[in-house]
Amino acid sequence: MKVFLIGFMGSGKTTIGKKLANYLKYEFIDLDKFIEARAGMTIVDYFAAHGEEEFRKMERDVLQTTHYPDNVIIATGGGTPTYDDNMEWMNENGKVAYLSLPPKALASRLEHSTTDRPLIRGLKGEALVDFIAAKLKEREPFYNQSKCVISASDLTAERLAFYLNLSYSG
Ligand SMILES: Nc1ncnc2c1ncn2[C@@H]1O[C@H](COP(=O)(O)OP(=O)(O)OP(=O)(O)O)[C@@H](O)[C@H]1O
Ligand SMILES: O=C(O)C1=C[C@@H](O)[C@@H](O)[C@H](O)C1
Ligand SMILES: [Mg+2]
Repeated sequence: MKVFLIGFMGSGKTTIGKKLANYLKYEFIDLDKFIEARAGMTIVDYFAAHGEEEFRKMERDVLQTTHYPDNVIIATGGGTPTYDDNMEWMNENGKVAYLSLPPKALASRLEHSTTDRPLIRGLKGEALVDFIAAKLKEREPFYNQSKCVISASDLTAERLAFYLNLSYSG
């Protein structure tokens, strides 16, 4: 079983993904970390050196060619579902959960960690909220292709497992 967690930066894919993996006794993979390992540099440096289009090509390649363990939770990047056939590929290869949160809540989670996220670097306050609102509008048609849309506020691993119809099988 593969579970792909999708959603905007700050929706908590990495945070809840680790908890869900721990709860179900699954492996946990953070796609951003795999990309950094493949690139041999941080995502910030990769964006600066090669630009977003090259990043998206590599992200697609890492997503679709990684050899995943049998039972695994995969925290994707915020933009992963929006490129090429990634959303279709995830729907065909596992369960996909969209962790949904409104722009203001996302902004307050991200306010103090914008430097390691190239798309929102340097943004704060109203400018950050406005950027998130516009980007989210662009991305939601992709995110909503998930069969499982879940509010990410106060989400627990137990509830996420329940929504995904998964339980610890020993
Ligand atoms: N349930 C939660 N309640 C409050 N804050 C949270 C919650 N989940 C995550 N956060 C905080 O929000 C920030 C972003 O979380 P996280 O890195 O898990 O998001 P992400 O979806 O993986 O983002 P990215 O797409 O950039 O990798 C972190 O500072 C984290 O501590
Ligand atoms: O939302 C996005 O486009 C991104 C989110 C992060 O997870 C990283 O994948 C990268 O910073 C791009
Ligand atoms: Mg993450």
